[in-house]
Amino acid sequence: MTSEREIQFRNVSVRYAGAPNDGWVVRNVSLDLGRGEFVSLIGPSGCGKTTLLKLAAGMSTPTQGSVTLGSQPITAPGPERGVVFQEYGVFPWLSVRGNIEFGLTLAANRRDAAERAVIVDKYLALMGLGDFRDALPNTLSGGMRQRVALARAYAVNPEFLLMDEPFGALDAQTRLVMHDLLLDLQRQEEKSVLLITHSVDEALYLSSKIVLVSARPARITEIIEVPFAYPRDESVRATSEFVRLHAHLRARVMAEYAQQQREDIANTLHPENR
Ligand SMILES: Nc1ncnc2c1ncn2[C@@H]1O[C@H](COP(=O)(O)OP(=O)(O)OP(=O)(O)O)[C@@H](O)[C@H]1O
Repeated sequence: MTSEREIQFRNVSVRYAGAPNDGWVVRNVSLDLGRGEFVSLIGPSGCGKTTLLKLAAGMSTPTQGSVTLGSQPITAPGPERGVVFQEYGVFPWLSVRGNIEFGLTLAANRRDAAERAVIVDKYLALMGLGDFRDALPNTLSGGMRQRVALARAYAVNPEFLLMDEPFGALDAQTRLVMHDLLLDLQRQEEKSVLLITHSVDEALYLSSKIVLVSARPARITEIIEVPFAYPRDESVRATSEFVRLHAHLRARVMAEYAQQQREDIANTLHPENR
């Protein structure tokens, strides 16, 4: 296992029986997630972003093309790829501590009790959850639950972090705080990150690269190298380059969202043309 591995999508297409567009939800996507990159995918609801993330996670395989990790096809989940979803990211029956150490009790990343305690304490501190170590998730706020989900993903020290709208259910202010927390974590333990988001601000603030995804079937319409150096803080949002890129991205994204909405309405009114 080298530390320079990339996840590579090459000419990837995915077809699901019964899905619109004759079943094609992803069309000919080629994309690299390189070491230390922070790549955001942004595109309309239902366009196929989660499908792409699941391919990288090994939860499904492409109909055409290849998804590889260090030139090996990805065919199953693996400990080097941590996944964080918007919901269901934590086990409700386990305490905060139990959730964070969960992955460390599984065969792929097993650590003994003393090692687990050190790792859990480290992430309880980093995430500001020390006072809640014995709490059950349903007694926590949404932001705290997502911090637990992030801690659980980081605890097993994956090379890659695959996140599907991890902050989508949070209020706007909590979301901003989570952005800075994630940037802090990245500064301390850099991962290669694939993030799905609907937020232009979130993509611009966090990413090194933004991939614009079209209305279904998902195709890449533009890749933007984000020009802001890390570490970043709030002040970047006030720069003229941030404002310019935000307006550009917003216009592109809105056009694709409108297109997807037109197609979804047309498919509903005329299912025979799907
Ligand atoms: N297992 C499946 N079988 C059939 N169709 C599916 C399956 N999974 C997803 N789809 C369809 O594929 C399309 C893309 O779904 P996907 O979840 O990848 O979109 P998304 O861009 O992540 O959406 P959102 O932003 O709303 O989360 C949708 O039309 C969805 O209904």
